[in-house]
Amino acid sequence: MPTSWSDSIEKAPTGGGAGATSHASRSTYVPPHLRNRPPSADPPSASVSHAGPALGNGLQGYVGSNVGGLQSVVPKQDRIASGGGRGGGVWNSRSVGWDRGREKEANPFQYDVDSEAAFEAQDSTGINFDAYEDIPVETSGRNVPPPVNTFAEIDLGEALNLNIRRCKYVKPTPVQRHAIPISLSGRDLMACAQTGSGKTAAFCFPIISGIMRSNQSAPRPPRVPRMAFPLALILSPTRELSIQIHEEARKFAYQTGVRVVVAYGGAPINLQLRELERGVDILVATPGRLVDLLERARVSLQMIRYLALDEADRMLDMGFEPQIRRIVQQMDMPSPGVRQTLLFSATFPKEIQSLAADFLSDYVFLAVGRVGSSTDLIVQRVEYVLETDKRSHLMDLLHAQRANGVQAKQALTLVFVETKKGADSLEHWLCINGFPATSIHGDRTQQEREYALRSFKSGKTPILVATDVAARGLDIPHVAHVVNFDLPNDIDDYVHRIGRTGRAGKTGLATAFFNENNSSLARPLADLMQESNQEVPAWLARFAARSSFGKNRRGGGSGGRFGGRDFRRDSSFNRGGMDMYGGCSMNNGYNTSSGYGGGYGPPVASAWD
Ligand SMILES: Nc1ncnc2c1ncn2[C@@H]1O[C@H](COP(=O)(O)OP(=O)(O)OP(=O)(O)O)[C@@H](O)[C@H]1O
Repeated sequence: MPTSWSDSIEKAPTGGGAGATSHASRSTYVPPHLRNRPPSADPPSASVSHAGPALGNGLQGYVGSNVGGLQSVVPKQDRIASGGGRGGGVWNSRSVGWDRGREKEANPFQYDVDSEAAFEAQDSTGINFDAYEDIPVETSGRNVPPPVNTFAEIDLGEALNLNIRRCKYVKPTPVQRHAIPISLSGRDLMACAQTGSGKTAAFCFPIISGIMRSNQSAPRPPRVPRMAFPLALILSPTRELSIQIHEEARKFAYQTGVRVVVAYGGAPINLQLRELERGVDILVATPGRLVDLLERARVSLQMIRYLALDEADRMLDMGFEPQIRRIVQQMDMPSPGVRQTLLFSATFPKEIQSLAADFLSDYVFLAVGRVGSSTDLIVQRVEYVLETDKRSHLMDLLHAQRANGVQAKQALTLVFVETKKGADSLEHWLCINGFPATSIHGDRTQQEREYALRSFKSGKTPILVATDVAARGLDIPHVAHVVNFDLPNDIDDYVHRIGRTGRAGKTGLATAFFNENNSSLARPLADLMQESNQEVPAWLARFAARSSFGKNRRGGGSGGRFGGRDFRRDSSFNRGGMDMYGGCSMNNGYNTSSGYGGGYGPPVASAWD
């Protein structure tokens, strides 16, 4: 198993700082398309230490260290002679990106087997992507490239195809079927698809494939010592999500010659600087840490060809927008049209779409399912629970769940609360009542956060109490139940929270505790449940009718989410009419009314009208 975060810090060489040993032996840079040689072509290195496990490709000698929870690989020999990369390197085709003579790439697939085994007995559903087959898809924009049905139809490159097979991805999910050809054609993209439907691969595959294909005619990075020049930047709102995207991207990029590095706050910057100095093609980062690296002149964005924003609506809302504008518009990043920009989320309120247009050029809008809807793989329940009764109600749920669990095991349960203090206190209360719980929120140190997540994932503490820091993007297999102990104020936050279960074609359960304090959410919640084919309790429908009297559903906390789809098709925006964008196409006949819009007072427009 990987060593711990603190272990890696302890073991890390001190004093030298980033790159202190790297100059003398920094290797030369080689374009990624030349890096992906068959293993047999790589001469074995005399200096390799064969400490690590034997890998499928015959490569050995890796030392896995867990930097901030990620299984970052620090090749043993690299501590003696640093493998270089793009940072200050010289263009030369003799070497490779993962300079195979010196620096070996660890097998990112090796830990999957262990973690899966622990849950095998509990997992009865398996991956069932057929569940997504009937999902309606809308695309709009000029000349939208057609979707594909299989990975074989897309020329992603042999090494990447092999990794897709290693990931056991048999066929692309709907968002992948559409988004990958669009991205491969070079178009900018704003993509909205349900939680757990495979958006990470949808933006990673084209980026990795594009970098693999790049040839020597591509512009060379300037020679600036100790400065990294990534070709792709993937930004995400939370540290844990960046770590996860990095882990995923490393699997997809294994043995492609494309090097992926992560940088996020709360973890020692020196270790991240050292990784960057070894060379970086794809940088996965949180905005704050990236700004720090840019200010220290350790990263330049001038070579960026791909910019991806995961959870793009969150990245462009009030909290992050200034930082994103700074990174994208005020540093040295190529402008829209020169770089390719990919925006992904499960929710895309109209006003955020409008903001996002500043970052895009002639983009395709893709919606898989209704914008901001949740998948009907998640069974949603809402229960009326007074504030004072919430704890005992939760206890009842957990007892029942334990009784029904396999071998009396507690199923993984994620409990969302509103405040950090509330998270600490509920965790404590659960523990003293015999329920192994941990918590994750912004007041915990990064080490504590990562430890909590690992402990939850492994089933050691099968209850995780969380604030919204865990609401978006986290792909934790086997989460059976999400409890909204405190409901959020915004329906989009609810969509992301419940999306931590019912992922990758599996089913899940989401229970919400509702009371008078949540009245403003009644209508959007009832609407969302109805459109996801969930049973709406009569009392909630009454709340919804009361709270929305005189308003249409767009007035809810979602900030216009239900106005969804491509905001360019809104008459107020689209002065030139539909032709400006070349029209739109809709699949699966989803423009039928399907009962949506009835039931809670004044008729409302479907997102697809
Ligand atoms: N084609 C595929 N076949 C099988 N599994 C897949 C495929 N694509 C993705 N997955 C798996 O589905 C799960 C969910 O994917 P991912 O985390 O990318 O979802 P997402 O759409 O980004 O969700 P969220 O909106 O919550 O961020 C992951 O475990 C991923 O490995």
